[in-house]
Amino acid sequence: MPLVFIGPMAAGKSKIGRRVARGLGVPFIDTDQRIVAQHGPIEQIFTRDGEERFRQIEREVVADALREQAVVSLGGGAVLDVDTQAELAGASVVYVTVSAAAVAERLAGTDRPLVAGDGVAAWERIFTARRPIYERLATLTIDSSRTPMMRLVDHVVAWHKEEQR
Ligand SMILES: Nc1ncnc2c1ncn2[C@@H]1O[C@H](COP(=O)(O)OP(=O)(O)O)[C@@H](O)[C@H]1O
Ligand SMILES: O=C(O)C1=C[C@@H](OP(=O)(O)O)[C@@H](O)[C@H](O)C1
Ligand SMILES: [Mg+2]
Repeated sequence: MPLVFIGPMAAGKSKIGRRVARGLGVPFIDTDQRIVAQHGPIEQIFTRDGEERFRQIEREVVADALREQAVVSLGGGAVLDVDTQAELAGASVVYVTVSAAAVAERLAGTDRPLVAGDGVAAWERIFTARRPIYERLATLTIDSSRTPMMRLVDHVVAWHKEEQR
């Protein structure tokens, strides 16, 4: 069963997940990277085919990734899929949260299509709608707003090792 990172856009799922995988000595999968490798840039999928198509592709990539023995970082909206929700129930799920204040500068110049229009306002709206899902699925919650990335990484690695004993 993989160790999975969930949470809102720009919380740090991809960056923290990659370093946790290195710390644990297991493979790392970023589902957005796989989507891009197979279908091209995410903005392009959104504008050319629409969000619904993106979610279909995402679901296929996520389903494959969750069968692997790896650390898996999902895109922020992947948990909207009910099959993904079912697969994550009972898994090791790290929820990375972040404040709107801290995320503001991380969104500057972002290519994430869902926040391309009105930045932090859109980010907050989307996060508020999804927060109950993140909270329900989480087995560990970390906040990246003020804590240096490597401290979070060390914490998750130690937690996971303890959990597996
Ligand atoms: N403490 C922190 N933990 C994780 N990421 C951070 C932190 N502080 C700043 N960042 C920055 O946040 C940005 C978003 O990270 P990313 O991993 O792409 O997020 P996500 O995959 O959740 O969308 C990166 O530019 C990263 O360097
Ligand atoms: O929250 C979302 O719906 C999305 C989050 C993005 O991933 P990150 O959470 O890694 O930024 C990416 O999958 C896509 O832009 C849609
Ligand atoms: Mg990411």
